[in-house]
Amino acid sequence: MIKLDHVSKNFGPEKKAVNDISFEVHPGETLVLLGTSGCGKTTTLRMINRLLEADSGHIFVNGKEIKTLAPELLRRNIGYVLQNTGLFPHYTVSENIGIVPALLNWDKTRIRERTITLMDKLRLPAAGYSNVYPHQLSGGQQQRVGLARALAADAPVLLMDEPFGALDPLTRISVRREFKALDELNNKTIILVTHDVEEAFELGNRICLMNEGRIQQLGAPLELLFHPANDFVRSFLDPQRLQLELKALKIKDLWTWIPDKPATTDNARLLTAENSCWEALDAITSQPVTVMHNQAKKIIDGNGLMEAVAAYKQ
Ligand SMILES: Nc1ncnc2c1ncn2[C@@H]1O[C@H](COP(=O)(O)OP(=O)(O)OP(=O)(O)O)[C@@H](O)[C@H]1O
Repeated sequence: MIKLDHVSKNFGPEKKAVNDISFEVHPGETLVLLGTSGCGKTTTLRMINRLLEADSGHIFVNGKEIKTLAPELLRRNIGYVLQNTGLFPHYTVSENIGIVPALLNWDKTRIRERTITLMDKLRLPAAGYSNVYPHQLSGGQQQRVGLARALAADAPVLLMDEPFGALDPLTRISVRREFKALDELNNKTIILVTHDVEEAFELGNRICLMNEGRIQQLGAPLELLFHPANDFVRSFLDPQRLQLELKALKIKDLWTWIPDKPATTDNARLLTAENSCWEALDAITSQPVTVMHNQAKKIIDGNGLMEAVAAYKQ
């Protein structure tokens, strides 16, 4: 769906902001670009919708080299969400959301219906918020409008640059949770930029960890955690390692090592093997949980789960 082939970008003679990077993003996948400030994440993202031109290399969207497409045509297939939302202050919420469909000449009724649908899905009911201006909204609400605007024309590709970056930590967690649950995003191909490791692990199918314009490792969360490509990757994840491991490991990953405890009548809470260890520990609190996997049933308590994590890591 999106392919970068030996792409570089230089802003001055000294060092390359993006230095010979290649990756592919598969249809329906969420790829997170993660890394420290200045490592080239935003530059990479902005080259994909041609807000910046690559100095060398090739970028393909849907099989077409983007250099051969008019930028306006390219951007019709690409929604873009920015950290500071980029909402037009003198447009109402519904006008902001309807901008791209209007550019695409949708008729007024269709734009109105689409806007109302998205506002409902993003918990900004049109009756209360349609005619409100961005400055009358909280940061979290503005961010939802920014997301609705990027989704309005139903583009198959979504580029998101620190979409939750301007929010306080609590709002950030709740908006992120809503984002994950949004059915509008189900089949979209998403590239999301963040410097927040936890966010990357929560939202990414795969993570592309960058440093100084180069890719250090691109892989699934478990690969980065348990098979780091180099010392940079290892030390980048170290501060939050245990939490990340518990969130990335699913019960099914540990199934072999989870001891089988005898069932008691109290083991009522049922989880699936798709639940993470973190979710399981959260659910276990005072009593074990029951998990079904491949037609087998296990009763899991906190000690058993942590023993299985330790065994998996050996
Ligand atoms: N328009 C520009 N002119 C000159 N240098 C730039 C420009 N945009 C980015 N850079 C430089 O290119 C490098 C990569 O910047 P980029 O914004 O892509 O990093 P980033 O990983 O997104 O960082 P952040 O998380 O802080 O936004 C940095 O050294 C930055 O200073």
